[in-house]
Amino acid sequence: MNEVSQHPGINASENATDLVMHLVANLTLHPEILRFLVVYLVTPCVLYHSACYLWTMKWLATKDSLSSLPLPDGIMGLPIIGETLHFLFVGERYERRRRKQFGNVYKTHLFGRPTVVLIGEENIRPILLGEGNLVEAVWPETTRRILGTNGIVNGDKNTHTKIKRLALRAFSPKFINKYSPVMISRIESHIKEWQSRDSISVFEACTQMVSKTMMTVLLGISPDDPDIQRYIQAEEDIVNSILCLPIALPGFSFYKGLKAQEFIFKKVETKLRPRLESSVEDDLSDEKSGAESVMVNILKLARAEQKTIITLENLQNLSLEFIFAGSQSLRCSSSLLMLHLSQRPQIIERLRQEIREVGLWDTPLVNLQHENFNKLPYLCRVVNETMRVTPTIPGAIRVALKTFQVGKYQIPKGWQVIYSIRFTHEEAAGKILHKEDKTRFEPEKDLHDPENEITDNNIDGAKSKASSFSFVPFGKGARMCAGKNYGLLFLRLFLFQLVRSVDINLVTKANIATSPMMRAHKSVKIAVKPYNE
Ligand code: HEM
Repeated sequence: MNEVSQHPGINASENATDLVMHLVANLTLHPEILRFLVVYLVTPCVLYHSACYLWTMKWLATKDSLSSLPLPDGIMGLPIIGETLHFLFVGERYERRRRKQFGNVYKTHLFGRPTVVLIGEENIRPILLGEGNLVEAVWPETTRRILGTNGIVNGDKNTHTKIKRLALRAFSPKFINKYSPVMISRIESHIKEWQSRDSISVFEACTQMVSKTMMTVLLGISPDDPDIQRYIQAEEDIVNSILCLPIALPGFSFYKGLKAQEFIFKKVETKLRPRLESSVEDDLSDEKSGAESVMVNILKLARAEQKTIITLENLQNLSLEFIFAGSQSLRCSSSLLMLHLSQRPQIIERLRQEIREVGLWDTPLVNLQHENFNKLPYLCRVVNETMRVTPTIPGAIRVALKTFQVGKYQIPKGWQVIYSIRFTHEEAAGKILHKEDKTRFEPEKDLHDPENEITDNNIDGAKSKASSFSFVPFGKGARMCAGKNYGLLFLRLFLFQLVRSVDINLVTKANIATSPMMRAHKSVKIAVKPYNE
């Protein structure tokens, strides 16, 4: 089919012209009524559809003429804003509709750029393996201003490689057990506190648990710090300011984000400047190496490599990225884990049975290491299943560095590419995943993928090349989640302690918010009561 004739804007403007002709030819209306109709109805209609037509033509003209392949089917939406408002406000339903209309590769216009959305293992593979060659991660200007350009997310290629490598090492299996005592004590104290209430608002409760843990593990800030709620609010403000209008005036999200950034940067500086200014010898001779915050470990790892120079700005940017990318993802995933389990007592029973069978039931949480989870495959699968059915981050954005082919289509240089995690999981499962249908949560399935284990990950994504792309809650390749090991360990420890100590029951509807991230809706409440064997 010809691309121009497919566009509804074009069809609609032809229809509008037909309508005018028809009215003029067949109706004898009072001239005043006719004038009214032409001025207030027909003219705006024709102008609107002409604008949509020109907008579509503008983007069709950016097709790479050196490639014989067509652009994907799709709708470019309204002039200037494209389909951004649909994407932000209609969210998942909008994406589902477009997928039904146009399939697993379709074009649209989002966040100021012509965009191709990709779904399915085969279509997303070239994107995840093509970082720096076919595509690069580019974030909106607001994100660059808030997170800075000297860390993993917005740094140039060299900065990304340098800082990401250090971050991956600081979360490697060798280091990760050093953070678990803090995770464990936060998890235990929160689960204990939840039992004293009739019910908890699950997302709010998980926010407190995850954020307080994160502040201590990442930055060494005590959960009893009088400013702790300010940190949590700062996290919220940063997350809300990432994709917003760049208006730096009081009351606007972007302004709040800048203030939150200032607050966190100052704290990081207070914590890390003495370390940066201490001599390398002092630092490396520190016996407590590894028992410290992630940021201090990253600084030490850089110094140990001698030729790697890391600045305060790198560390400040990285802290914010961990807060933005890590804290929010983990709050959402923890809330979804609780939500799924609160409706499935039989899964809780099976988890208990597994823990008893391997002799870990009476093991104090404090003695638990990440290696213990090798003996608990069902528990690990429940965590995986939560991320498969309800992936917290529904997709990620890239920009094409050159024109390339996906399926039978071309993706022109400069176009934005979104790979969908949510719909890739759904495609692999062959069904709608997160509806409140109890049969959809199937931890019995083995999603075993070595990359979704607590392992060393290298920055070039070499391992990814051989692995599957049908289960990608953490992404894959060079841009794979830097905190994957932290995320997995936290969720496993949380689940372990939850089923050992309490019964959980849903007391409201099981609503799931899907945009911009998937999480238990703020209205969801769960009753947490002591488990009596
Ligand atoms: C269950 C929890 C988590 C999930 C589901 C998750 C998922 C993801 C996904 C899908 C990406 C984007 C990959 C892409 O662009 O292709 C990502 C990136 C990232 N995540 Fe996570 N994440 C989680 C936890 C964490 C934690 C705890 C941290 C840090 C402590 C973290 C730090 C990061 C960073 C820094 C990036 C950017 C990586 C890059 O651009 O190279 N994440 N994560």
